Amino acid sequence: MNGFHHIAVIGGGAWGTALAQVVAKSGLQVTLWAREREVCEDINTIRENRTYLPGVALNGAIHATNDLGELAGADMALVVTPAQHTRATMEVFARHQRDGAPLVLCSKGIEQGSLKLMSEVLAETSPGSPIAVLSGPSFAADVARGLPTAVTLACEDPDLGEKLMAALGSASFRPYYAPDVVGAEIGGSVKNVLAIAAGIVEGKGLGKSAHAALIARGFAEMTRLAVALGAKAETLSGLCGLGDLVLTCSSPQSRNMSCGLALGRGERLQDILGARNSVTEGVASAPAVVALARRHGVEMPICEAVNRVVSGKSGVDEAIKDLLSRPFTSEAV
Ligand SMILES: NC(=O)c1ccc[n+]([C@@H]2O[C@H](COP(=O)([O-])OP(=O)(O)OC[C@H]3O[C@@H](n4cnc5c(N)ncnc54)[C@H](O)[C@@H]3O)[C@@H](O)[C@H]2O)c1
Ligand SMILES: O=P(O)(O)OC[C@H](O)CO
Repeated sequence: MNGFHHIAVIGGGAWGTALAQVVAKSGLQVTLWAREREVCEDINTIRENRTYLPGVALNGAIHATNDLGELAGADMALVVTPAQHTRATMEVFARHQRDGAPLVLCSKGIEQGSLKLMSEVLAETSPGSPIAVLSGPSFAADVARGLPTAVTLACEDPDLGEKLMAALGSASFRPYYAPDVVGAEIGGSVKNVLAIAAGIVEGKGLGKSAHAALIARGFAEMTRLAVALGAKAETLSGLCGLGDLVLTCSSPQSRNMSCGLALGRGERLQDILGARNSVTEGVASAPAVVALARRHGVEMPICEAVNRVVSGKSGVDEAIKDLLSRPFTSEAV
């Protein structure tokens, strides 16, 4: 027995809903907090999240609530709020959280302004709670439908990591343990920014060779930043780094890649974002990734270019021209 019976899921978007489905299928009690009343009503009555995960039949054991207080007895909480809303949500949750109950961070992003990783935000809002990170190539719709998926479960304490994997894992949802929380977080945050660039490459018709070059050079950027922050390079070679980078840069099912695709085809960012109710984390994380890289003296030219485009400081064509006119250099990370 791993001691986890009641799991809280904080965030009723596509990913929180998919993870609630995973937990419910394993026979554990799951309470899902969603911000929108209509999402809770839909999940509890028609067993579908029509707002964020339409078309997927949900397990009848998922109980959705609008009240963070209903999560009070949970043995573990999965944190699945968009990165820029995590602090505010978790400050309220902390008033109800069971002492010592671990938090599993499932969001991917860096806080603007403070430049803090989400694990640092959670350490401030829930001091003393053990923190793990679940990250990897995983589209919510695939996971919610039970398609095979593998993710990194990063946690400094290997015993806790093992218990979390036993509680959350199944034949179709396969966590792999890593001790490196920072590496897992940087992988998930930076791949979103790079996926916008990959979408631009596709939208501008720059070809598959450019696409592959972008993934390889983007991976070097991601690894450089992670190592500068104390992570192990090998973590980035895993599911939470390279694995997620390949998925997110290769499929327009990704919100970040599809945002880049539309930018590459000439659409305006505000129109692209205005037409969706889902989160495009790379847009919010780009300025934080770039600022963090500058603080640590790390070169991230692709992320810098994406940041200039999403902040309106340069057009897509100018950003591409700038990148292609950089001096030739060594390939070493
Ligand atoms: N969707 C996926 O396939 C997937 C997979 C892995 C990780 N993630 C990560 O999970 C996190 C959540 O993404 P998602 O896809 O579940 O979201 P989503 O795009 O499906 O839904 C948007 C979410 O944002 C919430 N929201 C909007 N404004 C808010 C506010 N002011 N305060 C609090 N919450 C607010 C909504 O309630 C909703 O839960 C992101 O960090 C994302 O990168 C998503
Ligand atoms: O749709 P995206 O771009 O937010 O990507 C979703 C997941 O992070 C893929 O692993």
